[in-house]
Amino acid sequence: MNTVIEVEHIVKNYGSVKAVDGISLSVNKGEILGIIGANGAGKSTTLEMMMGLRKPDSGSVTVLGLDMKHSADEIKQKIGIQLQQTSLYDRIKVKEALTLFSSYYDKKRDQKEIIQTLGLEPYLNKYVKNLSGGWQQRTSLALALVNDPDIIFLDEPTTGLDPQARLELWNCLNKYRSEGKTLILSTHYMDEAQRHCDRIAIIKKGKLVACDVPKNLIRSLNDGEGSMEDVYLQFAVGS
Ligand SMILES: Nc1ncnc2c1ncn2[C@@H]1O[C@H](COP(=O)(O)OP(=O)(O)OP(=O)(O)O)[C@@H](O)[C@H]1O
Repeated sequence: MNTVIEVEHIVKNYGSVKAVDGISLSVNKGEILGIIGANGAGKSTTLEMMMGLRKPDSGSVTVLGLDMKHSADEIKQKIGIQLQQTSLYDRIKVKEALTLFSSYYDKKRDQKEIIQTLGLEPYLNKYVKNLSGGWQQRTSLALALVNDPDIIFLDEPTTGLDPQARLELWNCLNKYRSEGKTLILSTHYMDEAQRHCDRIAIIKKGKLVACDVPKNLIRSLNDGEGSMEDVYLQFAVGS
């Protein structure tokens, strides 16, 4: 199995807050890796260090064989990033945002294809800030795809979406996964983690407490059966 990301003992402190406390983890090509954990557990900070948006205080991140410390610019050309709600592109229209983001990259995916796959045609001339949450999320997914990335990072991509919008977004994510792309995402929805993620990493107070396929996580519960919610309650909650 091809490893596309290798994270070794990364640490990030914000003053006296230990946001990430020595996480090591590897990500395989073509998998969907879900990251779960309580509010403030360190999911976003971990993702941000994997994307090269934050520098670890110590430890290393290797993406597609490149060391983040020395090759961040090269890595950024090969990854796609969908952040939690951002106001960065609120004041521009969907089409303008696509053109702007695309201009940042050497490699470009066919914009018409992205627009068609995500059903964005009717919204191209609308301001991003005026779209519903579901369409804003699709727009930000489209922006994460403009450079046809090998790896797509998504920070809580389905938060706040209604069940149908969540399902539709997952259909899109699964389509890109079936192209061989690797997806790494954080989520608070245990049902979708169980259903769609190949492996799930559980972070508690800045540490990785488990990382495995959902079936094995469920098997490892005290009574050997249950759901991802039970896994969450056993691994991610408490002191
Ligand atoms: N820029 C920052 N400055 C100071 N503290 C921060 C900063 N970003 C995050 N933190 C703190 O670091 C810890 C981890 O935060 P992080 O956002 O990584 O958690 P999370 O698991 O993504 O949480 P959530 O599920 O609420 O998004 C928290 O205690 C948070 O308050």
